Amino acid sequence: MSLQGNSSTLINTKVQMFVVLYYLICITYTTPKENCKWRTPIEVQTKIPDADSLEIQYQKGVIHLCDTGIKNVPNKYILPVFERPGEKKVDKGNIKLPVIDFAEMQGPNRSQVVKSLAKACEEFGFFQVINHGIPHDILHELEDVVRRFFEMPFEERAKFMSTDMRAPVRYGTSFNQNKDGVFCWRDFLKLTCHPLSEVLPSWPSSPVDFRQAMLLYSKQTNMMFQTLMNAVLESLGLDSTTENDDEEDILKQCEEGSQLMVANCYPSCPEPDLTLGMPPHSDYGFLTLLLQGKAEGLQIQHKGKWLIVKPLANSFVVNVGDHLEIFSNGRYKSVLHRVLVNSARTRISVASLHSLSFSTTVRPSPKLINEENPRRYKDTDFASFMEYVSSCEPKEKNFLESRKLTC
Ligand SMILES: O=C(O)CCC(=O)C(=O)O
Ligand SMILES: [Fe+2]
Repeated sequence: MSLQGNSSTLINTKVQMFVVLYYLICITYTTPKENCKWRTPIEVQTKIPDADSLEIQYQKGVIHLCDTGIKNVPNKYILPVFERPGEKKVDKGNIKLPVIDFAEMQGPNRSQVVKSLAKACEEFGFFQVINHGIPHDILHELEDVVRRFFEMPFEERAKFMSTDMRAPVRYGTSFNQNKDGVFCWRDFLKLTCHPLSEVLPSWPSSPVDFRQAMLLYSKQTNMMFQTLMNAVLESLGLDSTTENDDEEDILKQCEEGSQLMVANCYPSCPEPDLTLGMPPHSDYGFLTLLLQGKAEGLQIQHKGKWLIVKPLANSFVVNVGDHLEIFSNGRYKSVLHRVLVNSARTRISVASLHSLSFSTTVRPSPKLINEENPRRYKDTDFASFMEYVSSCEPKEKNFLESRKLTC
């Protein structure tokens, strides 16, 4: 950089001064041994970072960032004031989600449970599932192996980094790191689960028990999804016992459908009020099954307020996705949710997103359309969804909004 007095040099000098100032603040406040409460730092910065090297660092993810010994949230992660969590007092409460007893749903009280399911999907778009029957060992092993995956050195995790949104295995950071202006405080690993025999060899083989644990878990959640979908169809008044009708088809399409597992890691954050683990979004599929462990962080938007979903032991949080909103012609709504981070500990969650296959069109069920309730959504498919998320910064329910018909 030259020191001649034109305006770009002046800007460059200002940038330099800012970087030096930033660096001085970092070294003043950073004691390498006590930065990220989860792990000890592997790398301490020794030279002044310029804007490009900072950008490269952010692309490596937030676990890596914590490992460098930061004590403050860098600007890249600081949300505009009105988007920060906890700005409004009303956003500080908890929500008691409807509880669906999975075992009871398959017993003599099924019709009662199916009614509660309908109410939950209409009024909340979310519910908690208890008595799901997935063995405790499988869940415990899954949580453990996912934690060990995120604890591996950056180079191991980085093998799965890809800018291709369609890659069957993808490690990344933020929401969409290619597009996000402000980054969120999350690293993730996404695993496509279909067709299993084809994708399995590309799943991480380290830690050694990773694949097996993920495989068992994906099979269990897929079975749970099929059973829940059956009940959801019944709750919409679509009886799946009639042969060869649309509902048979949709159940079959679900069986052959897509499943995406997303393991999320939200490291403890020095200034949790300035950023989010995930921005407000809805999920694209029919249903998402979420294992959120013991650490709270998930908030859903309900009646205009952001409310915390308190973790319930041995349960799953399940939510309606955009495709179910479309299929139900708007009777069930995919609800906005976001994730808060905290300064006390790292939070890990695993979401399993289920829908039809990538090539199948999702459209409102013809049986849910009539004169009083005209068709509200255009046909949609994964290709258009992927195109949408690859080409813009996904915000709130923008994709679904783009599928709405103006009737
Ligand atoms: O981590 C959570 O609690 C929510 C994760 C989530 O919303 C997602 O993966 O889509
Ligand atoms: Fe989500």
